[in-house]
Amino acid sequence: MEKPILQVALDLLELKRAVEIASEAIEGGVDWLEVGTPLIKSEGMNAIRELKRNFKDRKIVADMKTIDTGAVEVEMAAKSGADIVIILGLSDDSTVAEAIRAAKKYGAEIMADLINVPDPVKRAKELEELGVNYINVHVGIDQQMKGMDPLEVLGRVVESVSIPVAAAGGLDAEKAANCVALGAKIVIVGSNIVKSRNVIESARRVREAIDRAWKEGKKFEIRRKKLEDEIREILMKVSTPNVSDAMHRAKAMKGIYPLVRGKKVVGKAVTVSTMDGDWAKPVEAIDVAGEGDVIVIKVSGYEAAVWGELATRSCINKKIAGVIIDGAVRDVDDIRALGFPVFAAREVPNAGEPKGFGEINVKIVCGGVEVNPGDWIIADDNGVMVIPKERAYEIARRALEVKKHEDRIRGEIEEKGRTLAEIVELYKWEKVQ
Ligand SMILES: O=C([C@H](O)CO)[C@H](O)[C@H](O)COP(=O)(O)O
Repeated sequence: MEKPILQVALDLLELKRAVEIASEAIEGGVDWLEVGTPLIKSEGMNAIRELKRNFKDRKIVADMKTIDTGAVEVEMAAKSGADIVIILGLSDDSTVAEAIRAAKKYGAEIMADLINVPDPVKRAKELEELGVNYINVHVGIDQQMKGMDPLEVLGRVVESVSIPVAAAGGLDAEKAANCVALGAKIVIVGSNIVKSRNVIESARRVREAIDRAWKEGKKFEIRRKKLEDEIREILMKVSTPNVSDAMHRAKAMKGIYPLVRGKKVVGKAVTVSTMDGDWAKPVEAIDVAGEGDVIVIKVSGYEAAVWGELATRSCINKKIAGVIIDGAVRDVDDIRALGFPVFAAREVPNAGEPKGFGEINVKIVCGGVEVNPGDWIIADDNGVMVIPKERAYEIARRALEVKKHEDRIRGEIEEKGRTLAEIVELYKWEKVQ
């Protein structure tokens, strides 16, 4: 039995960087080089040519994601140097047949990608019968952000066909090893190698993990955390700018500032709506909130404080993650000394009366941003971002991708002395007028 193949998906926009990263990935133990769809869309067939020219001893896989005109697209890729062309399993059988004919004519092979296929096992069998050379069990990047995983269906596909099966979609070293345990012969890794600051090391980690799984006949094991813990863990790793970018540059709360600098807050919102100076509901919210929650308060004015030192001390006792107030706060020196993260719009010495107007856990608009009970709050020195609870996992994952992308660029700036414009080819991507 042969060792599993490690294929790196060069999902970049810049060809020069792709060549550089490919060579680092090879040093880390990668076998095959995939010219990713974004790279093909950005640079055309030239990307395939360049990679073939630079890495003659490697199989070049062109992720064309062909869904129509199978012959033309496979011919283009194969003539440019692709050894394997990826087409979509969703394509009509006639497109698959045409792709296979063209591949045979130009000495290439076909890998069929099962992304979005409603019945992957059934389609994998059909594709094998049609004559494709490889099946790729693939969960796309947008699908990964919703929590989908190729491991869910991989084992059943492997059992249903006799051609080699590849696996792709958000794989890291641990998941890659699980893919091998489930019978994948090719493991495709993109982001976790390509966006890494140390490509050689990341590729090596995956290489070692899959080789170990193959040698030791590793059993498949899954360790999935509770969704809420996973969201919190991811959000603790990212910043509010990462989250804003992940939400298409969504706006932060306006006019709300940290009393204590250098603190990060992550948690689910317990919302409060109250009148200017009426601190009853804000303080009662401390009893409603659980460990790790964030109290978010909308006040109708900014003249009298609804929050102060004693409320802050109660929050610390209950292990509440932080407090955000679109209103006034007092005892700021004590709060600073306690080091508890309070974000507020204004600082005043005077408090109001606990009259008990307002409500807890209702929809509010805080700092100009809508907050519903249970929405996720992330706050740091840059500001306060609100993530709607329905999209919390997805946004957290996307923010992590933003961070990984930036880490890689940061590395190129620091270690290779490049400028940001140079790295991302900024001029090329300016909007054409
Ligand atoms: O095919 C891919 C995706 O559709 C973008 O073109 C990726 O190459 C594939 O998903 C592997 O990348 P990661 O999911 O980042 O490991």
